[in-house]
Amino acid sequence: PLVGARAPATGLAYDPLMLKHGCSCGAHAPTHPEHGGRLQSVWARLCETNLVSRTERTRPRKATFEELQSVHTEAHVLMFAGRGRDAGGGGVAGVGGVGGAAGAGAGGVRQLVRLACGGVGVDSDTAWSEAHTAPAARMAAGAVLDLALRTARGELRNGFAVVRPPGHHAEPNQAMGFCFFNSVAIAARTLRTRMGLQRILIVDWDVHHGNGTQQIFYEDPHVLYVSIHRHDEGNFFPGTGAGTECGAGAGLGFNVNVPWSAGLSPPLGDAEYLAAFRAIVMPIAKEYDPEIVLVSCGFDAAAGHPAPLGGYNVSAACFAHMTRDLMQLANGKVVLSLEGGYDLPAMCDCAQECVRALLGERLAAPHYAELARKPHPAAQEVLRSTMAIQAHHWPKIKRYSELIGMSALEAGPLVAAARLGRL
Ligand SMILES: O=C(c1ccc(C(O)(O)C(F)(F)F)s1)N1CCn2c(-c3ccccc3)cnc2C1
Ligand SMILES: [Zn+2]
Ligand SMILES: [Zn+2]
Repeated sequence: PLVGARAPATGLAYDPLMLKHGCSCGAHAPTHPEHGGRLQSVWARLCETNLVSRTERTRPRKATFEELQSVHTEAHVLMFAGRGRDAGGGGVAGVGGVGGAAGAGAGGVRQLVRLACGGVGVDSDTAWSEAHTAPAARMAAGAVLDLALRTARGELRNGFAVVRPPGHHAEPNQAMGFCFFNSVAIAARTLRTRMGLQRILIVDWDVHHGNGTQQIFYEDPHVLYVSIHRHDEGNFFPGTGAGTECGAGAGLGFNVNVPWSAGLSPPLGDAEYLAAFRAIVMPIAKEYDPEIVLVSCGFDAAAGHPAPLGGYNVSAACFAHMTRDLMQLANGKVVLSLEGGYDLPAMCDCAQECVRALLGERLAAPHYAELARKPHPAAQEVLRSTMAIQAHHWPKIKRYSELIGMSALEAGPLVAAARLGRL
C-alpha cells in the first residue's frame, strides 16, 4: 500500500567540519569572538534539549565552486575556496609580511595581513586558516543551500542552519567581518536560478547590517532584503544600512533598513523589536507575499552582548516570536541561518527557542514588562522615519503608523484592524 506522506519535518543542518575554522594563534574570545566554541555550544544545547531528536538532521555538503560563483566573483571563490582536493587550484599561496600581498592564487593578488595575535587574516578581524577556513565556509554555504532547496520543494517544513563562519558581510569580491561566502545570498540566488522562485524575502535580525546581502540584491526585485540593525548614524559596524538605502533600478523599494540610532541610551529590547516587526517588517512582508523566507539569524542583539558586539537586550522569547511571525508567510517555508552571536548562554537560549518555534511548539511569552512598555522615543522616531521612507514603495504600511507609539499589549488587538484599513 502507498505509505502516506509524512508531514515534512523541521530540518537541522550542522557538521563538525565547521568547528575547525579559526585563527592559527588558537585563541578564542576575546581575541577572536567568532570561534568554534559558539557552534559547539549551540549544537550541544540542541542535543541536550532533545530538539535534535525531534528534527530531521540533514547531511550538509560543501557548496560547489559553481554555487559559490552564483554570488561571488571567480577570483574570490578561487582565493577562498581553498586548494582542497576538490578545488580547481587557486587559493591563498602564503602570506607576505604585514600588509604584504598574499601569493597570487589563480584568483589574483589578495592582501592578507599579519594579525596582532600572530595569526593571519583578510582584515584585522577576519582570521584565516589555510587548512580549515575554506572547507568550513563552503560547508556553511552548502548547509544553508540544502535546507533552502529542500524547504522550497516541500521536503522539509522549515529549517535551522547551525553554521559558521557567518556570511552576511561577505560581498561578491570581498571577505570581511568574519565572513567569507554569503551563505544566505547563495541560497537565495540558487532558489531563483534552480527553482525559478519569483519572490524571496531575506530578513536579517543580526544586530549588524548585512552589507554584503544588501549589495548583492540591491537591484533585484525578486529578493526583498529587510534588515533591523544597530546603525548609530553609521558609527556602528559595518556602518552601512541607512534608512534611505532603498534599492536601485528594478530593485528600488526592495531593500528595507530599520537603522536603530541613539547608541545604548537606553539599550533596545523586545518592545522595540516587536514594534518594528508589527509596524514595518510584517506589513511589508505580507504585501510582498514571498514564496520562501530566509533569515540571517544573528543572536548578537540578545541580552548579554557587550557594546562593541551588540549591547541590546532582546530576549530569546522575542526571537521565537519573530520566527513565528515569519511562519505566517510563504506557507511556513522559513529557513533560519546562524550569523553572529557571541555570548554562549544567550546564543543557546535563542537557538533553542527559535527551533521550538519552527517545531510549532507553544512559545514562552516575552517578559510582561517588555510587552507593556512603549518603544523608546528614539526608536519610535526611527520607525516613523523608516515608514515615511518606505511608504513611497509600500503605501499600505501607513495604516500601521499609529501602532508605532504603542506597547505590544495595546497594539496587539489593533493589528488586524490596521491590516483591514479600519484603524
Ligand atoms: O563587530 C564586528 C563584527 C564582524 C562581524 C559581525 C557579525 O555581524 O556578527 C557576523 F558577521 F559575525 F555575523 S560583528 N567587527 C569585527 C570585530 N570587531 C571587534 C572585535 C571585538 C573583539 C575582538 C576582535 C574584534 C570590535 N568591533 C568589531 C567590528
Ligand atoms: Zn589569532
Ligand atoms: Zn552581528
